[in-house]
Amino acid sequence: MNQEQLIEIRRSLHQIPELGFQEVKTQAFLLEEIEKMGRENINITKWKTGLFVFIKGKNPKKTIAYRTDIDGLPITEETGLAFTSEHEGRMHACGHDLHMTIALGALDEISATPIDDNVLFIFQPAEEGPGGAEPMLASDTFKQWNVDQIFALHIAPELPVGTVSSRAGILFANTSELFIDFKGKGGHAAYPHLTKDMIVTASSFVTQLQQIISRKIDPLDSGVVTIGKMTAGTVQNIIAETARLEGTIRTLQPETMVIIKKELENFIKGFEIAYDCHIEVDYGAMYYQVSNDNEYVEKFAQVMEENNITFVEADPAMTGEDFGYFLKEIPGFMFWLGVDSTNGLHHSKLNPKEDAIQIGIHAVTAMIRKG
Ligand SMILES: CC(=O)N[C@@H](CCC[C@H](N)C(=O)O)C(=O)O
Repeated sequence: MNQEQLIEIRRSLHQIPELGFQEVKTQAFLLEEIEKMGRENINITKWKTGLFVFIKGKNPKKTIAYRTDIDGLPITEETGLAFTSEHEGRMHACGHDLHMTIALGALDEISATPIDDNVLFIFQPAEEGPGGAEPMLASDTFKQWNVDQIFALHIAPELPVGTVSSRAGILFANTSELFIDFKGKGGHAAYPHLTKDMIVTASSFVTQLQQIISRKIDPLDSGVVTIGKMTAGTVQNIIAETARLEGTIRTLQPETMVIIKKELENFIKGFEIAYDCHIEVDYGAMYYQVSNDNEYVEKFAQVMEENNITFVEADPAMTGEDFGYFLKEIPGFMFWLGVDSTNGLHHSKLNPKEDAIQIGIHAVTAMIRKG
């Protein structure tokens, strides 16, 4: 595939972002592109809205897997680009359109000139939630290939094009979604003493919640609690009977996640008494940390040097990735790919440089060929 074709693919994918396990158009588009490659050695198996694409090696001794995620986010795009999202309120704001294009480009190259070993390309749904990696990994379809090693990439807006980055050990955090529902007693805005105001309760909860991080977690450890969405009330002169907070918890150690949740539940008990209300918590999807295998990262750094791609040592990040579930079972690693965007991940104006696509394909195919 040449640069022009790759850009066309990326832009087409950018226009059709779909949420986790709804990637119907995306799957159809990917199938069409793989079909166009016209290679007999490509074996496709659908898995929900994702795909497994297997290429048999010439003299296989092992199976190498490469994974891309395929879902978009519930964000309204504000890039003003000519190829802006056609799906209202949905955007590829985490770079999965680039991830998929790179996977297609690498698939095209590897299927054109297969290596000795088997290669499995994984097009995984629902990375942003509720999580496609764990059920994909557990599926009988996946198990049949006995994958020996696995890797994946993620775009890095803050890194220049031509640079990749990774580290041995923890790259991404443990995550847990967080949904908290408050139920009190609504009423007339003029009679607060006759009500249990859930806007006041939830607001107070949001600000005090941060004390779990500042006062309950060892300052030398790391944790994040973010509330990204708050909904409550019906109209300006009615006291809200219910409120809902939606957020996420991030930790570098799995044990810290347990502490935060225990403290959160203590907080909830206290708030129920202090504000005379009922509070329910639901942790939604949880992702296991992305922990890279030392040897693969070392090999990757070396392969990048041989291919004139700049490798820089990464710091751990509090982002989450359900790719961590694959790495829990199979040795491998994840790396950042520089795409040089002023606006970062999950921003409505994220605009990765498309030149990074070729670098990504080069890095992935070089690593696959190295074995
Ligand atoms: C790379 C990236 O941005 N990943 C997401 C993963 C989301 C996990 C889950 N929905 C949560 O919010 O906990 C991230 O937000 O880090």
